[in-house]
Amino acid sequence: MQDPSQWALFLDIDGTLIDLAETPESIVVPAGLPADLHRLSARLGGALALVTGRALPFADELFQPYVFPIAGLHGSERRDATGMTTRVEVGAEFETLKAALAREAQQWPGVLIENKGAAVAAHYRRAPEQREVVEAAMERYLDMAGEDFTLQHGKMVVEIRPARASKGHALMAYLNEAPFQDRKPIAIGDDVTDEAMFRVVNELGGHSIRISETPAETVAQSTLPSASYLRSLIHRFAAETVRPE
Ligand SMILES: O=P(O)(O)OC[C@H]1O[C@H](O[C@H]2O[C@H](CO)[C@@H](O)[C@H](O)[C@H]2O)[C@H](O)[C@@H](O)[C@@H]1O
Ligand SMILES: [Mg+2]
Repeated sequence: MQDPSQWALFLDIDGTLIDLAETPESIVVPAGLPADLHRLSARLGGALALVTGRALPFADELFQPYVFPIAGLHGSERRDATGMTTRVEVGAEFETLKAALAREAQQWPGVLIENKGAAVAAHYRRAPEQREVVEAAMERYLDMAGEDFTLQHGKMVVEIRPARASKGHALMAYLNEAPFQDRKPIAIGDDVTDEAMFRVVNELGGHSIRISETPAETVAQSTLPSASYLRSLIHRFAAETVRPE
């Protein structure tokens, strides 16, 4: 990487840093990844953030003992580089809605409901035949949730999340703060939700990269074939020693 002090790096988690798995809980964090990210972050002067659909506490656990700036729930919650967290608050009615969804989902064999606090996901990876049922139901629950929420499609998943946020907004917020400001952004992701980051990055003259084995509909400027390929690049860049001026 030429002159790391010019760049800020924004990384998605599932499907980008970590291989996809059957269920949200069964992902495996490769042994060296947290330390590689820590070293890479140091090379970038701390200008490395994770931008994910996961809830922030879950994402944090994956990379222990290191603590990174993280935007969770597709940008609905965000911890900055000083450790301060901001989040979109949702009302008590959303708890009632999630409970009703979880009850109804018991009738959909193989479908998993992931309760993420201010967002909820319905996963049909283990039951692809349930896709239409799940999508129709999530539209119905979205109507009940109201206009503060939106539907987020992903890989074998449909989510209801706060509408007032996106990964693009989260990335912009980081770029207005130290140590990200005055740097060119690089965003790497693998999914529909990451396109919001790519658009912002493209407008700012940065670099957008989509992880995709096959050609994907994307605004990203380039692609990488797999999460494991990206991890090998991260390992290499993390290990490079900083050349003296
Ligand atoms: O923005 P990301 O960090 O990529 O998170 C997106 C969603 O990832 C998770 O679901 C996806 O990964 C699971 C584990 O590999 C997989 O089983 C599922 O089919 C995928 O959709 C996570 O569970 C969601 O909460 C995230 O929004
Ligand atoms: Mg992803």
